[in-house]
Amino acid sequence: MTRSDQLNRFDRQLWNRFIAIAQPYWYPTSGRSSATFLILLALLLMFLAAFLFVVIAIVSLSSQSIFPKIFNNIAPGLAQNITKLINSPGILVIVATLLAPSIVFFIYRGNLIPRWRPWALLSILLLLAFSVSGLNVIISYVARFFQTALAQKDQATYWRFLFVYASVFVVGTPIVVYYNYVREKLGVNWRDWLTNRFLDDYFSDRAYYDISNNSKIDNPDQRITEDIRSFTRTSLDFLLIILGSIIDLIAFTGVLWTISLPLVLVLIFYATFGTVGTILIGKRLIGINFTQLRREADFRYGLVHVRDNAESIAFYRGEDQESVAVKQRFIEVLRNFNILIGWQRNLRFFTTSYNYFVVIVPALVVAPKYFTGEIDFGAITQASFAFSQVLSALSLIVTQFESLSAFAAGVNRLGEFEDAMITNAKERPEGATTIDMTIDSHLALEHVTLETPNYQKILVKDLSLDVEPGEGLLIVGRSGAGKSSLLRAIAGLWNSGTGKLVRPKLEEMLFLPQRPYMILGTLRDQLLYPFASREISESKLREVLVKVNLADLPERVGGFDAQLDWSTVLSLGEQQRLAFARLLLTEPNYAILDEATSALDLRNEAELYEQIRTGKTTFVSVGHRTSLLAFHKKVLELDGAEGWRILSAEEYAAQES
Ligand SMILES: Nc1ncnc2c1ncn2[C@@H]1O[C@H](COP(=O)(O)OP(=O)(O)OP(=O)(O)O)[C@@H](O)[C@H]1O
Repeated sequence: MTRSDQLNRFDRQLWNRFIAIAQPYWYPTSGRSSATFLILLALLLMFLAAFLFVVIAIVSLSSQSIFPKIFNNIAPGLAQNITKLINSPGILVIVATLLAPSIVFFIYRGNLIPRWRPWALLSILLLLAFSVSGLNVIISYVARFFQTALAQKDQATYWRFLFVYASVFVVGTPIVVYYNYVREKLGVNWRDWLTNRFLDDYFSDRAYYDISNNSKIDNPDQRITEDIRSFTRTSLDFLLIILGSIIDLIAFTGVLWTISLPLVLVLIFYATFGTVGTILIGKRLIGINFTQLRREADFRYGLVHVRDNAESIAFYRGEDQESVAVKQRFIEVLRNFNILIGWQRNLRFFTTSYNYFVVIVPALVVAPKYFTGEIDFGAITQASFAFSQVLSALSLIVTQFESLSAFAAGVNRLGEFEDAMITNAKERPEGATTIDMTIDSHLALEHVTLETPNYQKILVKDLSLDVEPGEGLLIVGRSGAGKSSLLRAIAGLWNSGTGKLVRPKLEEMLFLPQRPYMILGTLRDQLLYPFASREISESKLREVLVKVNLADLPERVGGFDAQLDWSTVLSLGEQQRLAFARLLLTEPNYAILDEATSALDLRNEAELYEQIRTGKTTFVSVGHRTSLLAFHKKVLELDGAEGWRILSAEEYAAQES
C-alpha cells in the first residue's frame, strides 16, 4: 500500500493518532485509558442532561405556581408532563444519572483535578450546547403555534406567541453568544497546552535537529503553528456538531414522530443513502487535502528562504531563478488545488441535490395529511424544520465530509510529526550500530569509526586519539573529508558508527560552528548565548568586547539592549569575533572551533586565540591555516578516504613547508 493510500482512509490508525494527540489534555494516556476517557465524557454528558432537566423542572414548576395562567398559555402541558415524570419511576433514572457520574468522577479525581480547567470549560460549553438545542425545539413549537393562529385568523393567540417568540430570542442571544465565546476560549486553552507540549518535544533530545534531516517530516513550523490551531478548533467543532446532532436527533425525532411516522422512516432511508454516497465519492479528499497542506507550506517556505538569503541572491542576481523556483512551488499548490476543487465539485453534485430534496420530501409525505385535516397548518412547517434538523444530524458525514477530510489530513500530519519527535526521527537501518559515549574529564576517541547519519559513507575508520587538557588538537584535511562531522560526533549530534567516545559534560564545552550563529534578540542576549540567565555586568561585557576588537559595537548599534537583525547588520568577521566573545565569557574547559576564524585576518585570528590560550581552555579546532599550529600541540590529518594520521604540530609544520 502506498503512503497516499494509507492517508486516504478513515481507519484505526487515524483514530489512534487522533486519541494520542487529543486525549492528554483531558486525561493521561496509558494502557486502556482512552476507554476510560470516552466513558467519562459520556458520563459528563448524561450528568449535564439530567442537571439541565432539574433546572428546567424547578423553573417551570415555580413559574407555574406563581403565574399559573400565563404559564399554561405559553407552555401548555409542560408543567403537567414534568409532574407526571417526577411521580413516575422515571425520576429514579434521573437521580441515578446525577449520582453515577458524580461517583465515577470522584473515583477518578486524581487524574481529573489537575485538569479541572478544561473539564470545567467543557461542562459550561456542553450546558450551553444543550440550551441552544433546547431553544431550537422551543422555537419550532412557538413558530408552529403562531403560524396556525395566523392561518386561523386567531389574533389573540397570534400576538401572544409572537411575543413569546421575541422573548425566546432575548433569552437565546446571550446563550448563543456565550456558547461561541466559551468554545473559542476552550479552543485557545487547548491550543496553548498542545503547542507547548509539541514545542517541548521538539526541543528535547535535539528532535528539531534530527527532524531537519528526516525527509518524511516536511515543514515542522507549519505543523506546530497552523496544524495544531486547526486541530484544536476543529476537534471542538466536531465534538459539538456530533453532540448537537445527537440532541437534535432525539428531540426532533420525537417531534416528527408525533406528526408522521412514515416521515421518520423515509428520513432514515434517505440519510443512509446520503452517507454511503458521500463516503464513496468523497474518500479521495483526505489524501488530496494532505498534499495541499504540504504544498502550501513548501510555497511559504520558498519565500522565507528568499528572505533569509536576500543578500546572497542579490549578489548573484539570482532573481530570475528564485522567481521561477518560487512560482514553481506555487504552480504545485494550484495544481493540487485544482484537483481538490474538482473532487469537491463531484461531491457537491451529490450533496447539493441531496440537500434540495430535503425541502420536497417532508412536503410530499405530510401535505396529504393536512388536506384531509389530520394535522394543523403549522405542523407542516414544523415537520419540515424537524425533518431538516434530524436529517442534518443523520447526514453529519454528508455535510461535514469536506472539513472531515481536511481534519483527517491534519491529524495525520501531527501524528506523524509526534511519532518522529518521540522516536527521535533518525532514519536508522536495521541492525545499525552507534558510537558509545562516556563522560569524563578529558576528551578521547577509542577505535571510533564514524559514518554519515544514513550510514551511506564511512568518513573515518578506527580512529583513536587523546586530547589532554592544555594540549590542543588541530584537525586538518581536504574539504569533505569529515572534519566537521568529527566535531558533530563529539557534540553527540551524530553517532552512526562504532567505537567509544570519551568527553567532558557538554556544559564544560563550547562549540563554535562553521557559520556563526546570531540569535534573534538584544546584543546582551547575543553575548550571553546560550546561557542567557547569567548575571554579567556591563563592564565585564565591554571588557570582553575590547578583547575581541569590537569595543565600539555597543555605541554603534545603540547599546546592549538594541535588537537588530544581527546576521545582516554585522559582517561575517564581526560575527565570528562576537562568537569568540561568547567563548571568553563562558570560559569552557574545551572549545571546539570549526573554522571559527575563517573570515578574519591573520592578526585578528592570532589575537583571539591568544586571548583564550591565557585561560584554562583547551582547543579542538578545524582549520586550513598553518598559522593555527602555534596554538595546538597535535594535528589530526584526515585523508578523505577513511584514513587518518596524528602528528605533532612541529612535524606537520615541517611537512607543509
Ligand atoms: N546530514 C548529512 N547526511 C549525510 N551526509 C552528510 C551530511 N552532512 C554532511 N555530509 C557529508 O559528509 C561528508 C563530510 O562532511 P563534513 O562537513 O564533515 O566535511 P568537512 O571535512 O568539514 O568539509 P569542509 O572543509 O568543506 O567543511 C561530506 O561528504 C558531506 O557531503
